[in-house]
Amino acid sequence: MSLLEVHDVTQRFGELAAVKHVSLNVEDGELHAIIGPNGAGKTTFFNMISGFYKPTSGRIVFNGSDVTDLPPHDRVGLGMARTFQITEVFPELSVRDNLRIAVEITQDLRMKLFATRSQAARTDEQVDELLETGGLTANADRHVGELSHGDQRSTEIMMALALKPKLLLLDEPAAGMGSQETYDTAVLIRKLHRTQKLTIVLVEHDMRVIFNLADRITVLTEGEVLEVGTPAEIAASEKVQVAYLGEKREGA
Ligand SMILES: Nc1ncnc2c1ncn2[C@@H]1O[C@H](COP(=O)(O)OP(=O)(O)OP(=O)(O)O)[C@@H](O)[C@H]1O
Repeated sequence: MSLLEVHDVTQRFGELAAVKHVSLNVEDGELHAIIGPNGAGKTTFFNMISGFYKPTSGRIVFNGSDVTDLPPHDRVGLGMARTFQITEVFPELSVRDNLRIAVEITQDLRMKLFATRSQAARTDEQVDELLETGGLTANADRHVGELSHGDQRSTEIMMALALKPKLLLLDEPAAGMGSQETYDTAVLIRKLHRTQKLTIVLVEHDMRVIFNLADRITVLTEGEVLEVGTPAEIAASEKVQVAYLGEKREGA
């Protein structure tokens, strides 16, 4: 059984079919990237996986449960966490406080007036671990809004990780970043994938990130699957070169 099974999903917006009969399997521990030219349907497809859009037809099965009709927060409860193209953090709070909020949500402590001393200690420990893993310890007490774009994205990724997901969905993690920040973000994603054996699905425009990180890649064009394969298979695919990389080269 794959961790994520997408069966023949279609998403219509009125007359337009943004995603047409797309299927995808993501295995436990896999890092699967979704690429494609502008307007290919990547974001729409991603929104169906995370529950922001309900497919017009087709089914989505996560960890053995049919989640097609579940809203995003119920999918989070089953172990799916996502980040957004535009970083979603509380910019006026410190990195530590952002992470604390995420950890407390997971521990279901936000609604309780008092945490016991051992609960508070466990929260502190988890926050420290997340800071360490995300390379954020030195900036722990700074407001997130003051940090570099890359560190803000790391904070957001670590907030998603605080939810202890089985599947992490990353929507263009390198969007709007310079080369060094893109590299740092890719290193963090690789670390989470390799050391924590996290299953990751990511949509990304930056080909360096994709080809360095992905175990397998799905290429979408005009709402349909053009090709699925390893980075080497995708790089060698003539269809992909014409539809996507060819377009990139011309535009470069
Ligand atoms: N909410 C919506 N209502 C109507 N049309 C939409 C909606 N969202 C997306 N579309 C259309 O669906 C198609 C696919 O869009 P989508 O954003 O999924 O592509 P994408 O591959 O993510 O593109 P990009 O790389 O530019 O972000 C486009 O033609 C887009 O205009």
